Amino acid sequence: MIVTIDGVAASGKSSVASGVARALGVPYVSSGLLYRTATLLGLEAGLHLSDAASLLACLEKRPLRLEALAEGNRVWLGDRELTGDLHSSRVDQGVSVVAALPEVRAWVDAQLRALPEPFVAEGRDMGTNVFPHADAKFYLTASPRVRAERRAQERPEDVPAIEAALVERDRRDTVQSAPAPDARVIDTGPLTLDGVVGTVLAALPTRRA
Ligand SMILES: Nc1ncnc2c1ncn2[C@@H]1O[C@H](COP(=O)(O)OP(=O)(O)O)[C@@H](O)[C@H]1O
Ligand SMILES: Nc1ccn([C@@H]2O[C@H](COP(=O)(O)OP(=O)(O)O)[C@@H](O)[C@H]2O)c(=O)n1
Repeated sequence: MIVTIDGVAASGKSSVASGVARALGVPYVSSGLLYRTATLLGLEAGLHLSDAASLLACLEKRPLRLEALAEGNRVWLGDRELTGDLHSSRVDQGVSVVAALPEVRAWVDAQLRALPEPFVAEGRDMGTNVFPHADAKFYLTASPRVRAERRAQERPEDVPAIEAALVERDRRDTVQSAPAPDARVIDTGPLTLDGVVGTVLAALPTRRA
């Protein structure tokens, strides 16, 4: 079974995917973390973030591993854990440039498609491009202000600066961010996190505890 949870930036995808995955007793996988990993390694190597050939060469020679735990995904480069470095404002700003490169998208998609079922996958194009045959698809939204207020709990910047950056990233991500026609759209704004998780679980075709 594959459940996809897509949506705009900071709409709650990873928190909801984690809650759903824990309830189902399956892993979840964050595709955004792979785009963030490509961005971080490109920045650390001093590469131009639109230089697909150099980025790919850099990614393919490194011992990268995504640990798709239900309680939170972790990324490793050999023995070095990258997870804590993947949500900086620097990575936030560069990631949409990297995610626009078809070569990088193919690198991410190949890793996701190699995962053994069952799992929950979250990102932008899980239900449209990567897993169009998924058993259940969801698309999360919330207003830019609500999302910025949530993210302000996790970033040093203030709410207006975060909101402006989120709106700009949504704009750059428009191409790959359309909801699948068969996705259920959930506005997470008026709901608690548990409320969103419960809505997703209640909508699944077959519940697995
Ligand atoms: N109703 C809600 N639904 C989803 N997330 C929420 C909700 N209320 C607060 N949050 C919080 O919003 C923050 C952003 O969620 P996150 O899962 O990181 O989003 P995304 O993966 O879409 O960027 C998290 O701290 C999460 O706990
Ligand atoms: N399936 C995906 C997932 C992420 N991405 C890109 O990766 C970036 C980071 O994704 P994320 O899910 O970690 O970001 P947040 O929504 O958590 O802020 C997005 O802004 C997109 O540019 C994508 O293009 N396709």
